[in-house]
Amino acid sequence: PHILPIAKRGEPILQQRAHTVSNVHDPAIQQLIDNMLATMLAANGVGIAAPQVFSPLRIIIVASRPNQRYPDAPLMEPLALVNPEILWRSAETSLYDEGCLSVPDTRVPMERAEQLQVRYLTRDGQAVETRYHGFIARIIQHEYDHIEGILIQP
Ligand SMILES: O=C(CSC(=O)[C@H](Cc1ccccc1)CC(F)(F)F)c1ccccc1
Ligand SMILES: [Zn+2]
Repeated sequence: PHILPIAKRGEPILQQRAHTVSNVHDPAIQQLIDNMLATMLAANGVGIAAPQVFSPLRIIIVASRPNQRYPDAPLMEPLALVNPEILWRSAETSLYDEGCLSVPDTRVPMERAEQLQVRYLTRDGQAVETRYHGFIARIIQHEYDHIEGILIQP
Protein backbone atom coordinates (compact mmCIF):
# COMPACT_ATOMS: atom_id res chain seq x y z
CA PRO A 1 0.00 0.00 0.00
CA HIS A 2 0.98 3.62 -0.61
CA ILE A 3 0.83 6.60 1.74
CA LEU A 4 -1.17 9.20 -0.19
CA PRO A 5 -1.17 13.01 0.04
CA ILE A 6 -3.95 14.34 2.29
CA ALA A 7 -6.20 17.11 0.93
CA LYS A 8 -6.17 20.19 3.18
CA ARG A 9 -8.99 22.68 3.88
CA GLY A 10 -9.46 24.81 0.77
CA GLU A 11 -9.19 21.90 -1.66
CA PRO A 12 -12.47 21.79 -3.64
CA ILE A 13 -12.77 18.00 -3.35
CA LEU A 14 -13.39 18.39 0.40
CA GLN A 15 -16.49 20.47 -0.33
CA GLN A 16 -18.08 18.11 -2.83
CA ARG A 17 -20.49 15.24 -2.18
CA ALA A 18 -18.67 11.97 -2.94
CA HIS A 19 -20.10 9.34 -5.32
CA THR A 20 -21.46 5.89 -4.53
CA VAL A 21 -19.08 2.98 -5.17
CA SER A 22 -20.59 0.80 -7.91
CA ASN A 23 -18.36 -2.28 -7.49
CA VAL A 24 -16.64 -2.81 -4.14
CA HIS A 25 -14.82 -5.86 -5.63
CA ASP A 26 -13.01 -3.68 -8.20
CA PRO A 27 -9.26 -4.15 -7.50
CA ALA A 28 -8.82 -0.35 -7.69
CA ILE A 29 -11.33 0.04 -4.82
CA GLN A 30 -9.56 -2.62 -2.76
CA GLN A 31 -6.22 -0.86 -3.32
CA LEU A 32 -7.76 2.51 -2.40
CA ILE A 33 -9.00 1.04 0.89
CA ASP A 34 -5.51 -0.32 1.62
CA ASN A 35 -3.94 3.06 0.77
CA MET A 36 -6.48 4.96 2.92
CA LEU A 37 -5.61 2.70 5.86
CA ALA A 38 -1.84 3.16 5.37
CA THR A 39 -2.29 6.94 5.02
CA MET A 40 -4.46 7.17 8.15
CA LEU A 41 -2.04 5.11 10.24
CA ALA A 42 0.97 7.14 9.02
CA ALA A 43 -0.88 10.33 10.00
CA ASN A 44 -1.87 8.89 13.39
CA GLY A 45 -5.55 9.33 12.73
CA VAL A 46 -8.56 7.44 14.08
CA GLY A 47 -10.44 7.71 10.80
CA ILE A 48 -10.22 8.89 7.20
CA ALA A 49 -12.55 9.42 4.23
CA ALA A 50 -11.77 8.87 0.52
CA PRO A 51 -12.13 12.55 -0.46
CA GLN A 52 -9.29 13.32 1.95
CA VAL A 53 -6.96 11.35 -0.35
CA PHE A 54 -8.49 13.00 -3.45
CA SER A 55 -10.91 10.15 -4.29
CA PRO A 56 -14.51 11.44 -4.54
CA LEU A 57 -15.96 8.12 -3.36
CA ARG A 58 -18.24 7.15 -0.45
CA ILE A 59 -15.67 5.10 1.49
CA ILE A 60 -14.71 5.80 5.11
CA ILE A 61 -12.39 4.07 7.55
CA VAL A 62 -13.00 4.08 11.31
CA ALA A 63 -10.19 3.03 13.66
CA SER A 64 -10.84 4.10 17.23
CA ARG A 65 -8.01 3.61 19.71
CA PRO A 66 -7.35 4.90 23.23
CA ASN A 67 -5.49 8.24 23.21
CA GLN A 68 -4.39 10.76 25.77
CA ARG A 69 -7.48 12.91 25.27
CA TYR A 70 -9.82 9.94 25.20
CA PRO A 71 -8.15 7.21 27.26
CA ASP A 72 -11.29 5.05 27.39
CA ALA A 73 -11.82 5.10 23.62
CA PRO A 74 -12.35 1.52 22.46
CA LEU A 75 -9.52 -0.22 20.61
CA MET A 76 -10.95 -1.68 17.39
CA GLU A 77 -9.77 -3.31 14.18
CA PRO A 78 -9.83 -0.59 11.51
CA LEU A 79 -13.17 -0.93 9.70
CA ALA A 80 -13.94 0.20 6.12
CA LEU A 81 -17.54 1.31 5.49
CA VAL A 82 -18.47 1.51 1.78
CA ASN A 83 -21.54 3.52 0.74
CA PRO A 84 -22.46 4.16 4.39
CA GLU A 85 -25.98 5.37 5.18
CA ILE A 86 -26.92 6.81 8.57
CA LEU A 87 -30.38 5.36 9.21
CA TRP A 88 -30.95 6.91 12.67
CA ARG A 89 -29.21 9.26 15.09
CA SER A 90 -30.08 9.47 18.80
CA ALA A 91 -31.52 12.71 20.14
CA GLU A 92 -28.93 12.39 22.91
CA THR A 93 -25.70 14.15 21.93
CA SER A 94 -22.22 14.68 23.41
CA LEU A 95 -19.53 17.32 22.93
CA TYR A 96 -15.87 16.60 22.12
CA ASP A 97 -12.91 18.53 20.68
CA GLU A 98 -12.37 16.92 17.29
CA GLY A 99 -9.26 17.01 15.15
CA CYS A 100 -9.08 16.59 11.37
CA LEU A 101 -6.18 15.49 9.18
CA SER A 102 -7.38 18.04 6.61
CA VAL A 103 -7.43 20.88 9.14
CA PRO A 104 -4.04 20.52 10.88
CA ASP A 105 -3.28 21.96 14.32
CA THR A 106 -6.96 22.57 15.01
CA ARG A 107 -9.39 21.25 17.61
CA VAL A 108 -13.06 22.10 17.22
CA PRO A 109 -15.70 21.30 19.88
CA MET A 110 -18.35 19.32 17.99
CA GLU A 111 -21.75 18.19 19.24
CA ARG A 112 -22.59 14.75 17.81
CA ALA A 113 -25.31 12.11 18.33
CA GLU A 114 -24.27 9.68 21.06
CA GLN A 115 -25.69 6.69 19.14
CA LEU A 116 -26.40 5.95 15.48
CA GLN A 117 -27.60 3.14 13.24
CA VAL A 118 -25.53 2.69 10.08
CA ARG A 119 -26.04 0.53 6.97
CA TYR A 120 -22.95 -0.05 4.82
CA LEU A 121 -21.07 -2.54 2.66
CA THR A 122 -17.94 -4.15 4.10
CA ARG A 123 -14.89 -4.28 1.84
CA ASP A 124 -15.95 -7.89 1.10
CA GLY A 125 -19.31 -6.68 -0.22
CA GLN A 126 -21.38 -7.80 2.80
CA ALA A 127 -24.36 -5.53 3.52
CA VAL A 128 -24.35 -4.79 7.27
CA GLU A 129 -26.57 -2.75 9.60
CA THR A 130 -25.01 -1.88 12.97
CA ARG A 131 -25.66 0.45 15.90
CA TYR A 132 -22.65 2.35 17.31
CA HIS A 133 -22.26 4.64 20.32
CA GLY A 134 -19.63 6.89 21.92
CA PHE A 135 -16.31 7.62 20.26
CA ILE A 136 -16.82 5.19 17.35
CA ALA A 137 -20.21 6.77 16.57
CA ARG A 138 -18.48 10.16 16.66
CA ILE A 139 -15.74 9.14 14.23
CA ILE A 140 -18.36 7.71 11.83
CA GLN A 141 -20.27 11.01 11.89
CA HIS A 142 -17.05 12.98 11.31
CA GLU A 143 -16.08 10.77 8.33
CA TYR A 144 -19.65 10.76 6.98
CA ASP A 145 -19.50 14.56 6.91
CA HIS A 146 -16.38 14.29 4.72
CA ILE A 147 -18.22 12.26 2.04
CA GLU A 148 -20.99 14.90 2.22
CA GLY A 149 -18.44 17.68 1.62
CA ILE A 150 -18.65 18.98 5.20
CA LEU A 151 -15.51 19.95 7.18
CA ILE A 152 -15.13 20.94 10.83
CA GLN A 153 -14.64 24.73 10.94
CA PRO A 154 -11.96 26.31 13.20
O1 LIG B 1 -6.51 14.55 16.25
C1 LIG B 1 -6.61 13.37 16.09
C2 LIG B 1 -6.36 12.96 14.69
S1 LIG B 1 -7.64 13.69 13.70
C3 LIG B 1 -8.52 12.34 13.27
O2 LIG B 1 -8.15 11.23 13.60
C4 LIG B 1 -9.72 12.54 12.40
C5 LIG B 1 -10.91 11.75 12.87
C6 LIG B 1 -11.53 12.14 14.14
C7 LIG B 1 -10.79 12.58 15.26
C8 LIG B 1 -11.45 12.93 16.43
C9 LIG B 1 -12.85 12.85 16.51
C10 LIG B 1 -13.56 12.41 15.40
C11 LIG B 1 -12.91 12.05 14.25
C12 LIG B 1 -9.28 11.97 11.06
C13 LIG B 1 -9.91 12.64 9.86
F1 LIG B 1 -9.59 13.94 9.87
F2 LIG B 1 -9.40 12.09 8.79
F3 LIG B 1 -11.21 12.53 9.88
C14 LIG B 1 -7.17 12.53 17.12
C15 LIG B 1 -6.71 11.25 17.34
C16 LIG B 1 -7.25 10.52 18.38
C17 LIG B 1 -8.27 11.05 19.15
C18 LIG B 1 -8.71 12.33 18.87
C19 LIG B 1 -8.16 13.08 17.87
ZN1 LIG C 1 -11.73 15.11 9.20
